Amino acid sequence: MTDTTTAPPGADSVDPPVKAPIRRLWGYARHHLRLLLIGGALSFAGGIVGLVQPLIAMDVIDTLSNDESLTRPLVYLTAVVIGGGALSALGPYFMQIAGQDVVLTVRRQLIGRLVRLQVAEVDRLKPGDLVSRLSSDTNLLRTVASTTVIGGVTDAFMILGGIGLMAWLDPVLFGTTMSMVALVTVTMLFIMPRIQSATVHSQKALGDMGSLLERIFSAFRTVKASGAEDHEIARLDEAATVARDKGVKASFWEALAGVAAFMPVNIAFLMVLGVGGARVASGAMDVGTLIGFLLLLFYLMGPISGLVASLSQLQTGLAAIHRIEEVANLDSEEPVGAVTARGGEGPAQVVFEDVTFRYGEDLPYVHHGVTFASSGRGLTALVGPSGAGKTTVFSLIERFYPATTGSIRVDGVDIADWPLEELRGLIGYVEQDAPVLDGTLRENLVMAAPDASEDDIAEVVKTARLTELVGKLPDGLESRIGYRGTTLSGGERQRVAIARALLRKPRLLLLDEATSQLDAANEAALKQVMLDAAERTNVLVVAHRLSTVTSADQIVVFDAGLVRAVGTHAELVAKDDLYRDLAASQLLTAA
Ligand SMILES: Nc1ncnc2c1ncn2[C@@H]1O[C@H](COP(=O)(O)OP(=O)(O)OP(=O)(O)O)[C@@H](O)[C@H]1O
Repeated sequence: MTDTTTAPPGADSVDPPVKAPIRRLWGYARHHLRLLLIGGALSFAGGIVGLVQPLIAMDVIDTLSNDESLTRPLVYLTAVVIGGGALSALGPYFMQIAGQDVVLTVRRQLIGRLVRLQVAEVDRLKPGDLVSRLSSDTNLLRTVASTTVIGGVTDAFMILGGIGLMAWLDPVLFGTTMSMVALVTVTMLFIMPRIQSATVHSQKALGDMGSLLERIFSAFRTVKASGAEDHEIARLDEAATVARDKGVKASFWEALAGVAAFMPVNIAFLMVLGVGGARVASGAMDVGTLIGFLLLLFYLMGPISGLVASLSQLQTGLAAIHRIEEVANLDSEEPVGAVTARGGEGPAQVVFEDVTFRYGEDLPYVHHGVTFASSGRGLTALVGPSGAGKTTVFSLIERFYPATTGSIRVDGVDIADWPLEELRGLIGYVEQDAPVLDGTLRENLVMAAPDASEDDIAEVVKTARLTELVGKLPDGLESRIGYRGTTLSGGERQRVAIARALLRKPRLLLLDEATSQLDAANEAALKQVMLDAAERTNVLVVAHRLSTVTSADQIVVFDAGLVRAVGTHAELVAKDDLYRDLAASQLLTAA
């Protein structure tokens, strides 16, 4: 469900860093803990074996100087070199596998979410930004979920061990060092949230750039025909520059974190030297302890900068989780699989009763109390001026949006009470625009009816007048038809969409502007297809061209979100002014 405290994707404001992402990161990583631990253990073993190597080298030298056989130490040395190398390679490899597995887990969850988002959510989102969240943001988790956590924990243990030793060696120098450790801690508390926030902004800028690119490709021909390339390039360039600037800002904080860790340790080094020197001079401490303390401090520099780097990386991961979680918190629908018509048999009845609806709380009402019924087999045409709310009727029947008030019933049951899968399973829907997806013609036809037989496919190809198209395409049904079906004509796209809807053997067929892009011959043929379908099922068609629906069983005239008249063509010409005007303007009858 929507979390109103979370900024929607694409929104300009970004929430301040929150603690929840750490829990989420753990939630993702814990399923892959075994691999992570194996990887960590192998890396650790590699490190230990690396430490043994100098000892064996010493053994080789001793053996040489004692004039003994070199076989044993050389075998050890070879085993240590090969074993150490293998362990050092396998450790990170296993951790990277765990990292990729974490990314896969997150992507699977996100894909499920994205595809099931409610239509209303997608209306206000930018697809390019969502793509960026799925690809780029999830990728940021890879390192964080693998090497960062293990490395950070190892470094933290080493630092704690070193600090314990320092306290044991000399409490005064320990206190001196701790003042600097406190300084590092406070500085990190200040810097780390800024790294996270800067990374969120940087990732958002990447998302914005993706959105702009997606926007261009979704209307590529229009951009070219409008000569808008330069303008669009400038916008993309600006977005790329913003992404660069935001990236630089994140790098600035990361660099500052490195310095802020390094400097206090160096200062601590000098302070220990000063205070320790004075204590040695006063006899309060021996030189050996001072040297041991200094060596310890020197040794800790590595783990400290390692820990700070891990914490910085962790912030980028948390930023990614922040953006991923924003999507996970959007409203989604109940799962709907690839469904075919089920439920009852025969044509489905549809009743609208006093339905009001608006697309958003801040938007005007589109339906002001729509009432009509389409009671089973036959053809019902929805006509009326542009923007009157005809397409919205279909969106409500499909439950893309919930009606604000009133009731919509299918087969006498309120659609809110239908399992979504079953409701959509009985409907065949031909959208107004872009009804074809990238892929082959066959994939497009069977996407709503994956189990359709070859005979069924052949039948709808014939019914939707696609035989000629299939014949001329190089690979017939297996031919790719391009992004949004760009290799097809507008009429061909619509016929493919109609064939797809018919293949589902729907109990209710919704055709939106189904004949608007057809030539006269095909329009007449499809009018016949509609009438044929109406013999078997309930067909609702939104039509601008009245010629295609004059023989409809009933025509519902919409005007400004209300049904103003219902009747046959002849009845409406006789009784309804608006319909008569529409008919007259399309030369069907004298005004
Ligand atoms: N997703 C949406 N978000 C906000 N408003 C929308 C949305 N879809 C449609 N509208 C608005 O709702 C109103 C009715 O739209 P609808 O598409 O139902 O009209 P229509 O009668 O089918 O028009 P046309 O004949 O031009 O297709 C229009 O004013 C439109 O701007």
